[in-house]
Amino acid sequence: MGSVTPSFPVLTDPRPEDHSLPAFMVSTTRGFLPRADPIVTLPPEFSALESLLQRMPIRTASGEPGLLAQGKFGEAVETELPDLTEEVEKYKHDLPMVNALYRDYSFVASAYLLEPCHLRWLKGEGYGLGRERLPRQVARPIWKCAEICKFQPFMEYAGSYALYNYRLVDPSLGLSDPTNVRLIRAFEHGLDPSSSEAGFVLVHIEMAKHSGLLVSAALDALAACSSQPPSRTQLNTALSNMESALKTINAAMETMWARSKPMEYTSFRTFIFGITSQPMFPNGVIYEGVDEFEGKPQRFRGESGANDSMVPLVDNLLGVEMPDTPLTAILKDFRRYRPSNHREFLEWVKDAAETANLKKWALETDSEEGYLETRALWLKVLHQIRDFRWRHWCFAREYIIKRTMHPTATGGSPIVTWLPNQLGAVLDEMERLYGKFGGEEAKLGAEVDGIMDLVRRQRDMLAKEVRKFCEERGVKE
Ligand code: HEM
Repeated sequence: MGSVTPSFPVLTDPRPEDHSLPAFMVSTTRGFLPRADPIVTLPPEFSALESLLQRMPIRTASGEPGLLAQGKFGEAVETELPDLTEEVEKYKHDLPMVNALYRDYSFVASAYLLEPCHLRWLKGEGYGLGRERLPRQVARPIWKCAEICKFQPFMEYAGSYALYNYRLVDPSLGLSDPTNVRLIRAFEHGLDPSSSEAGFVLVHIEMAKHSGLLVSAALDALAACSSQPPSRTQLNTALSNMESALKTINAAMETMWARSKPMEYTSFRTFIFGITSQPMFPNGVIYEGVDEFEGKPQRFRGESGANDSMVPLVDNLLGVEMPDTPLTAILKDFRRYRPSNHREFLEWVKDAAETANLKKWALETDSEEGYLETRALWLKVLHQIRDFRWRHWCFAREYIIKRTMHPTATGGSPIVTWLPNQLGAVLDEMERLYGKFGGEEAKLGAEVDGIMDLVRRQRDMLAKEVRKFCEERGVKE
């Protein structure tokens, strides 16, 4: 064991009124959600942007077809939208407001670049090519917002599409009732809360709502290990809390099947692709008028739950070993697309767990009372991460792989092999640890033995499925 220094400033009060702080800062209450509910209404200077966004979706709030349905969005952006970069600059001290502007410009940018792909996809012709140039009235303000908020100048999962894209029908009810939550922006039918697009996004938010519990449990586990003397009782309580938080999060994830239909996903998905590792953008995209890019084409990953921080938090805390493969390099690259405070927190957790030797002390000490319970709880927490990643693989299979041969996911990872890379790593880690503890002889209880039986069966199943999909698509495993 070692000591955990320096500590990370996790907020216990998210200070929702404080606009001098970034919208996203980790807290024990709201976890990875923004400190305050997202800003919905833009300042009046941005009325042209607001007007475009309201008319943009395939089905607008009134139910009428919008500009994307008519293939007229690009033209509207080119003719109606002034360059409001200087107006953005005026709000640089109001970080949540700039975050809202970032969200809104990122919707415009993605809709503009991918509109031609959507139109071709509707005709059954595949995606073809996207637009190669982002006009200056979009490129400059999105770049400015991203610079101020420290995002990439392209749609991100937390800062834009998912976690900064909800509003409450009755603010006094908060997020407690899922029927109280609506999207602010949408591409397709998402302004209708019963649509698959809304369901897809809202389930992410419903899960992240519980992430404060995970953050607290992780901090408690680190504190247990670094206290003098270290406290195994406290560690076991923290692991048990982490397990129950993950169960709640996984239960929310399971509602995806009902709230977002597998056969409807591939249509709104067109708009959330990125501009790297995608055949629609072989040459990247030129951001017109952004001097810092010197006219060179830019490439950014698309929004993806891979930028959510809940699973990486547990991976980092428990030191889950990932294989040294190009696929794991993609996992690492995804880190760039998180709010900077999330990124720094995740790195701190990893360093703190390593410095404090958390894994070694927790799992290799067999002289302290409660060590068997620690081992069982550790495996049960991993079991929840396995459960998340297995369900997630089932999502990828049912929502994507069975419906399209497109080779890459929205974030630019290879669709058939990437998710199994991490799922396989968790299954391997569980097998390795269980074997090290002595397998069934370790007396970790019938529940753990049952979990490990499932792990072995799932590993076989996963290997067979991946092999089959790779053969069908001519992909190298
Ligand atoms: C219909 C539902 C979903 C589908 C089809 C889906 C699809 C995908 C795909 C294809 C990837 C690969 C990365 C990339 O985009 O290039 C991915 C990654 C990921 N997604 Fe999702 N996703 C879904 C729901 C969710 C939800 C609700 C969450 C909750 C936060 C989530 C969290 C993640 C995470 C953490 C990763 C990285 C996986 C890992 O580390 O092993 N996804 N998703």
